[in-house]
Amino acid sequence: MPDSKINQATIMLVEDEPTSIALLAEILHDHFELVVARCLEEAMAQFSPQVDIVVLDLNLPDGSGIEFVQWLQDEQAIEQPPVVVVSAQANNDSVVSAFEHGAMDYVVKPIHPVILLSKLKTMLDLKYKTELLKSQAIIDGLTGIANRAHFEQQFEQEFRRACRMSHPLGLALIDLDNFKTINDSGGHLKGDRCLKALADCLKECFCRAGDSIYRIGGDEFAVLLAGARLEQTVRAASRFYRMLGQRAGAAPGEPAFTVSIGCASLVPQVDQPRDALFKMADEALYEAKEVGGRNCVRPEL
Ligand SMILES: Nc1nc2c(ncn2[C@@H]2O[C@H](COP(=O)(O)OP(=O)(O)OP(=O)(O)O)[C@@H](O)[C@H]2O)c(=O)[nH]1
Repeated sequence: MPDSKINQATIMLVEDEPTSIALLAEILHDHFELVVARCLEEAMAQFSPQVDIVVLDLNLPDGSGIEFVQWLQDEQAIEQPPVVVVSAQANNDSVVSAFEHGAMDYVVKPIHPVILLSKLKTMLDLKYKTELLKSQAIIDGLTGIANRAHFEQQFEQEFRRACRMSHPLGLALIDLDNFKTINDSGGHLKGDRCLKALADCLKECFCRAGDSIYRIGGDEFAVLLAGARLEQTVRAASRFYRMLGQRAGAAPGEPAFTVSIGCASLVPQVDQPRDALFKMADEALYEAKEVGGRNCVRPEL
């Protein structure tokens, strides 16, 4: 991994003791972007997905650093950054507990600057390589949007988040109409162009922070809309449907096609089967295909 990427990394230092902050800042600030939090509350407030690694003291004024590791696991789930504990406590219980709770490394004070820096750089290198592999595993090669495996991961994460917050979660399932005929009459390349055009339109239409788009099957796409009630989900899907209608086939060489869309939304309950929302959207899609005569959005508002 190039040094330039590693040198642009952001390290969050969670430490309350002024001498330790000064020492660690001196070691780290020449090499990384540094964010300093002096207690658990500050760490939770300042944390963002830009943080690449957390360097964490265990004894904080408002609790144990372990609580922050647990919070990261609950809140950030899959995207949790590596945590390096830096502590004066070298007893077995502290070390074992830190690793059991998800810390990646444990450095005992007094700190050896070269060892700490080398550990952080190695960890960043591993993190970036893992991210690259992960992104290759979750992206659909043809359209460049997330694939079904990623949809399943994200669905679970959004479902749990919506449960905790008692927020609605919207889902729109989008299926190309008569795609088999398009393939059979125009060939697979034409079919592929339709899929890419559909994905490009999805990217443009669903760019709000809580929206995410996926290709979940051959000619089937899904949009997750965090926080959207049914009405908002149907409205967003209808906006996309109109946008696609204006685009598909409009430019020379652009294949013409239509889609059917099934929408659903619910406020998830902890004990609810995970596929409840998917089933509802799938039933609405079935209705759009079979009852609505394709080329429509269901349910109607
Ligand atoms: N070109 C292309 N075709 C694909 C791809 N993946 C799946 N398909 C084709 O997509 C077609 C899906 O056909 P069906 O499931 O019958 O759907 P449909 O013809 O759209 O019928 P309705 O959904 O009822 O409108 C099949 O012919 C698959 O071979 C792909 O990556 N590229």
